[in-house]
This record gives sequence, structure tokens and C-alpha cells, in this order.
Amino acid sequence: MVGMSGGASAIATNHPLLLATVARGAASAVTTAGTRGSAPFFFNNGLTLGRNAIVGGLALAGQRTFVSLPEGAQEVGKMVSSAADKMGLGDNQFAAGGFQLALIGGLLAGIRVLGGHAIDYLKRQIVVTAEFDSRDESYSWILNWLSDHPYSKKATQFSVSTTIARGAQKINGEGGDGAIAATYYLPAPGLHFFWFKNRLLWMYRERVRPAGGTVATSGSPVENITISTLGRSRELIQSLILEAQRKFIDRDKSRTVIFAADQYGNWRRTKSRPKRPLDTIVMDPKLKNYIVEDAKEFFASESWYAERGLPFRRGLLLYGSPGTGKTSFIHALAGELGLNIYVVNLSSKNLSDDTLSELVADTPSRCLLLIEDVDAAFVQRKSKDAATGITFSGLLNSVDGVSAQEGRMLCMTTNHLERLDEALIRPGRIDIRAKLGKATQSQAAELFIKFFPQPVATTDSLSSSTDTTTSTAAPRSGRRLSVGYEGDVPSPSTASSGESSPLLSEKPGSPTLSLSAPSTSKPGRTHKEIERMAAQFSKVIPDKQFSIAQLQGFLMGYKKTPELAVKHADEYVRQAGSAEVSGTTKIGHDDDEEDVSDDGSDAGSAASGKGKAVAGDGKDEKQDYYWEGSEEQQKERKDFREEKERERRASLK
Ligand SMILES: Nc1ncnc2c1ncn2[C@@H]1O[C@H](COP(=O)(O)OP(=O)(O)OP(=O)(O)O)[C@@H](O)[C@H]1O
Repeated sequence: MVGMSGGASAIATNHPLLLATVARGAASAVTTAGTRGSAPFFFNNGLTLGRNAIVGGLALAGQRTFVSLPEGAQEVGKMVSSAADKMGLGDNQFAAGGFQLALIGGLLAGIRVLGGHAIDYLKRQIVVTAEFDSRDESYSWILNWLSDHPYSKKATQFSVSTTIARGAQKINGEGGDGAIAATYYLPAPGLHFFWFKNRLLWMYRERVRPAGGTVATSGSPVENITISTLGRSRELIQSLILEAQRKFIDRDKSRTVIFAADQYGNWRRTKSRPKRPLDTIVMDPKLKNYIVEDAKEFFASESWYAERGLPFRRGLLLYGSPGTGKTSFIHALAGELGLNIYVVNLSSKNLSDDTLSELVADTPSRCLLLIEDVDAAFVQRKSKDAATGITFSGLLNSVDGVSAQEGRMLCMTTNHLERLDEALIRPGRIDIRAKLGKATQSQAAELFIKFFPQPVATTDSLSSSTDTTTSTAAPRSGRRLSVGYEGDVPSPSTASSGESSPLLSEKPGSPTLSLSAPSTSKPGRTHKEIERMAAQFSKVIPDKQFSIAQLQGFLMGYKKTPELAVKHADEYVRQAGSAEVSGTTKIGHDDDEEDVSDDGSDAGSAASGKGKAVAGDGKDEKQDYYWEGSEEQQKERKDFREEKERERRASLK
């Protein structure tokens, strides 16, 4: 060691230029260790280390003679030198120098890390911080809260958003109306200070770069918000969180929130829609009432199920041709019960038995779990490019296996009851099976009346504006009609539940054209007049041949002119009939709606009788619209009602 330091000192004394280089090298080595702040980093950077080790080692070896080095550093140098001697590195100048430098670097990095921890510790003693991750629902509460905070309204660095969503995902149908979308102003990423309950808080919003990817390429960007304040009590921030949560829930009170699974198998909020009133659904009132009452009773009877050891679950299957209102009814039911809808898409490529099972287990205890077109996944599975990873038994286990959530109502829809495996819809899994049929004549009249609510447009308002988007006297779009609701009513050209309607879009003089034609309607139509027109309209519409969606699509062409709707209804029915004959569209089948297929696979089966398989396998849906459940279930329900009645009487005494 002496030799080495002597040699170094000789070199250093003999070559002042080299001395400067050595000093620079040492400084650089120390800086590297210091600025990166971690020993592993220091050791991992081989090249830098090597270079710095050589020059720094020389510097350290010679530090005994460099009076310019601080005393403390000299002492450290001596200790390191003797350690190197003990390890037998003294003979090899470079190795010894490298070792010494590594040790010094490690020490410095250690001091820095410890210093960081000390600062962190101190910070924890005087600062309270809450963290919100965009992958969690709480992130939406905070964003929503922030967007309403006065600070967001005057912040000079702000981001603009048309949605308040976590994971930057869009919530459709939010806020804005018409052409002007709702706009939310939020503090931009970075540090912000604001006041809450007379206390200063600061917020740091940052976009997190996911591991192994860039923000731009790795799916939804993940964001992080931390909110901090001085002090040791969490109370202030907790009250902020509570306020934010309440605000968010209030905002959703009049809406139905729809969740769907994301690619990682987590539930994600995808849409929120205004609740759809039940009376906008045209269906057999007895059936509607039955299902709604059943659902209310179910959600009110958790303890009843628990006492009997029954799983607290209920299943509803709605079947019938496209456009008969299955999905719409489930939305209205959710609105009536104040529940959110969790939608499972069985055709999703990202879904496996395990993810489905986890998803079902992760639903909240009170919700509607919706599986639409439940037959589709298993029909597709037979084809060679199966799109889903779900097995039939996986589906069965998920919906009512041991891990399945209690307190949820499973709602399934299908156009093809006959394609469903009996096991899937057996009592216990599905407690109510209901067919939504095509419109009866009285339903056509009901639809007409709902479609033209009072007061309707007058001649004046019509003649002053043929632009349907500016009239205030009549609904300017389907979303204001009492029959439809936000975003759900098809435009004239896309009406009829996906079936193309040449009648509405192509023919000259078609209902669509009449929208902008001069109005011949009379001012101030009374409810009586509308009822009279509805009766005329329904006489022309053949019983159970058109779905409500088809009739709604037709009426959409006459938003302000019910007289014209009546006048053209006859022509519509005739043209629909001839379209059916020519095979361009499958409108107007007979009563057996299972024959009507949206994919054409059953076309012609009405004639061959193939579509009547439903009757053949014991599922004779024609006996009634609804099915009361097994005898045992009916008895349970009766007992339950009687028990409730007894309780009610007892409370009155
Ligand atoms: N019974 C009904 N009452 C009120 N509106 C209805 C009814 N049936 C259909 N509609 C309207 O028709 C459109 C399509 O309805 P919906 O999606 O509920 O039908 P569906 O039976 O679920 O169809 P599909 O089987 O193709 O999914 C919606 O705009 C809805 O408002």
C-alpha cells in the first residue's frame, strides 16, 4: 500500500496535469455515487465505475500527500487503504484503487439513502398524504370533486376533459346536451396548492409510466394523484374523500351506471345514463309488474335467504326477437331499483373461466349482472375460430359457484331460447323466464300515445322551423321522447333494431322525407285526438308482427306529425310485407318469433317447422308470458309474503 501511494504521489508530484485529472476523476466518481443516490446503481454502472475507479483510486492512494483534500476524507482514505491491505489488494494498484473507490462510493450512497429515509421519516411525522390511483373508483371521486373546486376554475395550468373517468376511459352519455359537450376543468399534471376548510393542501398529479412500456403504447395511461397537508391527523383528508365520494354518488343518483370488464379482467365504469323510467317500456303490464315486484322482494329479503341457508341470488331470463325491449327493460328495472348494471360479454377474447369467475365474485352485493345474447358465445364456440375462452361449465360455475357474489340478480337475454342448454336456465339459476313478444295492436296504440306526449307541436312552431334540432315546441331528438331515452333511440335510418329499413331511408316520399316537409298538423292536439289517432294507427298494424323497435323506428320519421304517421302506416305495413316476401328484411313473421333470426340462420325455418323446437323440448313458452318457478319456489314466495303480511299487521297493532 505504501508503495502504491508512494508511486502515486510520485506520479502526482511529477505530473501536475495528471494530478488535476486524478482529482477530477475522484470528484466524478463521488458525484456519480452521490447523484444517483443508490449503491446498486453505482455498482451496476461498470464502465463509469471502471473509469472512475482508476482515476479515483490513484487520487485516494495519493491522498495522504494531497493537503488539499479535507481531513475527514483523508481519514476515510486511510481506513479504506488499510482495508485493501488486509484483503491483499495492496500489491495491485488498480484493484486496490477500484476497491477503495467502490467502498467510498458505497458509503456515500448509503449515507444518501439513509438521508432520504430520514427525510421521508420526518415528512411522515409532519405531513399526511392520501394517494389515488386511476385504476380505482376513488380516482373518479377525486377528479369529480376537483373539477368542482374553485381552484380548478381559476388554475392557470389546467387540463380539459369531456368526461370524469378513471383510467382516462370515456363515460358515454355524460353531462352535455346536444352539440355542446360537458366540459370539466381539472388541475393539470404537476403540483398545485389549494384550500379546503381553511387549511392549505397540496396536490400532485402525475402520469405514471407503466413498467416496460411508454404511456402512449401501453393501453390506458395510469395516473396518480396525491393530496397532502401539514399535520398528523388524517381527519381533514378523510373528510375531503368522504365529501368527494358523496358528491360522486349524488351525481349518479339519477343515473344508471354500466360497468364492463376491461382487458385485465377488472370491472370498469363504461357508461352512465339517466335512469330509464319503467313506464317508457311497452309490455304486458302484468308481466312488468310481476318482474319488478319480484326483484324488489328479492333485494329486501336477504335475511330470509340466510335463515334458510339459500344462496341469496335470483335469475331472470328475457327472451324474444330482436328489438322487443329486453335490454331496455333491464335498464329500466335497474333504474327502478337504483342499481348499477355489470355487463359480461361472453364473446370477449379476454375472458377465460377464471377471469369470469373473478369478475362475478367482484360484483358488488346489490347489482344486476347482465349477460346479453347468452346463446351467442356457445354458438360461436362451435366454429373453428372460437372467439371466447369460456367453457360452458365455467359459465355455470361462475354464475352460481361458491365464489359467486351474493345479492346480485343475474339477468340474461337471448333471441333463441331453444339454443340454450337446460342446465343454464334450470330453476335456481333462472327463477323467472319471460318472453317479450312483438307488439300487439294495443301495444302499438300505447307506443303511439307515449311517442306523442302532450303538448305536441303546433302548426306555428312547425312552420317557423323545419329544423328538428332547433324547435322547442316538440322533442328535438329521440332522447326527449317519453318512449326512448338518452342515446338509446335509433335515428330514423338506423331504427328497427339493426334491421335495415329501406322503407325509412330509401324510398322517395318515405317517412324520413316527411320530417322536413311542410307540416299539415293541426295546432293544439288534445290527448283525446292523440288517442283517436293511436286507435287508427293500431288498427292498421297487424297483431304481433312488428317489434316495438320497428314501430318506434317508423314513428321516428314523424316526430311532429302524428297524422302523417297514421296516414302512412298502411303503406309501411304493405311495404314491410313485400320486403319480407322478397327476402330483404325479416319483418312480419308469424307469432312464432323464435323463427326470426338476426343472423339469418333460421330463415325459412317457419315454413319447415324447425323453429318450433321450443315447443318440442318442453319449453312451451306459449302457455303464458311468464313462468312462476318451481312449486317449491312458489310456496317459498307465498310463505314469504304471508310472513311479511303478519309482520305488517303486528306493527300496526
Ligand atoms: N318494449 C319496448 N318498449 C319501449 N321501447 C322499446 C321496446 N322494445 C324496443 N324498444 C326500443 O327499441 C330499441 C331496441 O330495444 P332493445 O335493445 O331493448 O331490444 P332487445 O330486445 O334487447 O333487442 P336485441 O335482442 O336485438 O338485443 C330501443 O331504442 C328501445 O327503446
